[in-house]
Amino acid sequence: MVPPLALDIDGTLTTASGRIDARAFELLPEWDAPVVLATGKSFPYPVALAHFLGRAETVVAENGGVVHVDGETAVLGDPDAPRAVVEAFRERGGDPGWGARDTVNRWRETEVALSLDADEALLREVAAAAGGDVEVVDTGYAYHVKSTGVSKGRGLERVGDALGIDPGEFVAVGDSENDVSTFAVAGESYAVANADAAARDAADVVVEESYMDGTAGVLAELRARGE
Ligand SMILES: O=C(O)COP(=O)(O)O
Ligand SMILES: [Mg+2]
Repeated sequence: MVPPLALDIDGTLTTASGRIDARAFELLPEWDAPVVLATGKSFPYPVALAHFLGRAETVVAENGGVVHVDGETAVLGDPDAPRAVVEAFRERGGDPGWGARDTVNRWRETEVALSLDADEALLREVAAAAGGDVEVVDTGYAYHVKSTGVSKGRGLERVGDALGIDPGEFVAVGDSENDVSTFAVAGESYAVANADAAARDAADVVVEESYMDGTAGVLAELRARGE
């Protein structure tokens, strides 16, 4: 028996250069328990990854703003305040940093992501002025302006409810501050070696290897334990 998994994507299933590591396509299709892809990416990305892994589309997208499980989609985040923050950021001269053809946000339903090249200080100032309903999360891949009320961890609880799995049965692997809430909800949590300080502090274990090397090591250990 292997445990159900809650897996971050960027920094966790990827290589250092941001590609999905080929081992994801070896290890995850055969994983004999639910696998939740819990990501800051917009909704279509984890759906597509689950699809091409041949797995059920069980995803927590947009940092918990959208949850899809058992064929049902729940849109939990409210995009209005994040969009207003980014509008105000633009009015103050800020540039989200993706250029004219922004596919990062094109299908994003509940939040707005900005490039790490964007002016972080200005973004945080504008977001703080908008009040407590909006927060800025730095995943190491983008700044996300999101509703404070949603998180990957709350999304995982919702998935657990739908699948009849106690969230404490999940094993989580991640690399950044947007995984802290997942780590709090999962029964066991691992940060890969490239993880940021928030994820390292929140994880039960910080593994020695980075990116998918670290994740593959965790999965091998879980499989060996289950045999
Ligand atoms: O989209 C991002 O900024 C990060 O995505 P992740 O949560 O899968 O690491
Ligand atoms: Mg990540």
